[in-house]
Amino acid sequence: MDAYEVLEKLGSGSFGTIRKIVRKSDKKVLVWKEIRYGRMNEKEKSMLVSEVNILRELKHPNIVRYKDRIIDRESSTIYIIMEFCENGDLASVIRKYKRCGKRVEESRIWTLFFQIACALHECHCRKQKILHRDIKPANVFIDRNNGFKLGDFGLARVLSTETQLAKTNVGTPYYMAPEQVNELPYNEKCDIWSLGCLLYEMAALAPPFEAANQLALAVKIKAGRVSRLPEQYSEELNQAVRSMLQLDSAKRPSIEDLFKLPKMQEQAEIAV
Ligand SMILES: CN(C)CCCNS(=O)(=O)c1cccc(Nc2nc(OCC3CCCCC3)c3[nH]cnc3n2)c1
Repeated sequence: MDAYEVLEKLGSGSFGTIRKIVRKSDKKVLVWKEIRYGRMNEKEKSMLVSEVNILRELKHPNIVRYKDRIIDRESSTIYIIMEFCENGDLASVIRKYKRCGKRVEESRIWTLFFQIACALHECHCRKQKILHRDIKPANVFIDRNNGFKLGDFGLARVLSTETQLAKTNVGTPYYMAPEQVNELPYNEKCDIWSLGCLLYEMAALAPPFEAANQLALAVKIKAGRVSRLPEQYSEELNQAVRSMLQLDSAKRPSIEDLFKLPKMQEQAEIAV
C-alpha cells in the first residue's frame, strides 16, 4: 500500500469505501475501493477473485478502467484500484439539476444512452457474457471530457450476498427489474431494464418507480405503469425508454436492437 498516498474518502459505493489516492511513482490520481472479505465464505471469496479477474479484462472507453489490486491479508481487505473520474458521479449531477429546477438537455441524455449502451455491448456480447447487475446513477461516472463511464462492473454478483449487503449502506433497489422482484434468473435484459430506469431518471429527475418501502416498490414495479417523460422530451426518447421498461423481459430490446434507433445511429457516426 505504500506505493499509494491516500487522499480523501469520495463516498461509499454499494460494496465498500472509495477513496481518492495518488500513485507515488508518477503522481497519478486514482481511486481505490476497499472490500473487506473477512466474513466471506470460501465460495464467495473465489467468486470475488473471479469477478476481479473479469474486471481486469474489461478495457473500454465507457467502463471505469481497472488498474490494479492489493490484497491485505492482515485486515482481510482487497483494494481495487481504478481510474479517477474528475467530474464525479451521475447521482450528484441529477441532484444538482433537481436543486436548480433545471431539466437535462435531450442531446445529453442521448449521449448517456449511447455511451452506456456501448459499455453494455462490450459486456453482453462477449463469449463469456458479463452482466452488470447494478446500473444506477451512483455507478455512472463522468470523466474530465464529460464522457460517461459505467463503474463496478460485475462486482455486484459476488458482493450481493447478505454478508456484504448487511455491512454496507444499501439504498432502495429502485432499478430492480420485475424478474428480480420475482427472484427469477437474472439475464442481460435486467441490465436493459436498469438502463431504461437510468435514462428515465435523467429526464424526469426521479426514478420511474418510487415507494416508501421495498414492498410497496415491488408492487409498483410489477404493475409496471410508467408515466411519460416530461413533455419537452421527444416521442422517440420516450418510446425508447418505455421499450426498455416492459415487464416481459423477452419484449425488451437487446443492446443490438437499441443501436438500430436513428438517434443511436447518429451518435455512432459522431463517435467514429
Ligand atoms: C466540479 N464538479 C462537477 C466536480 C465534482 C467532482 N467532485 S470530486 O470530489 O472530484 C468527485 C466526487 C465523486 C466521485 C469522483 N470520482 C470518482 N468517484 C468514484 O467513486 C466515488 C463515488 C462517490 C459518490 C457515490 C458513488 C461512488 C469512482 N470510482 C471509480 N472511479 C471513480 N471516480 C470525484
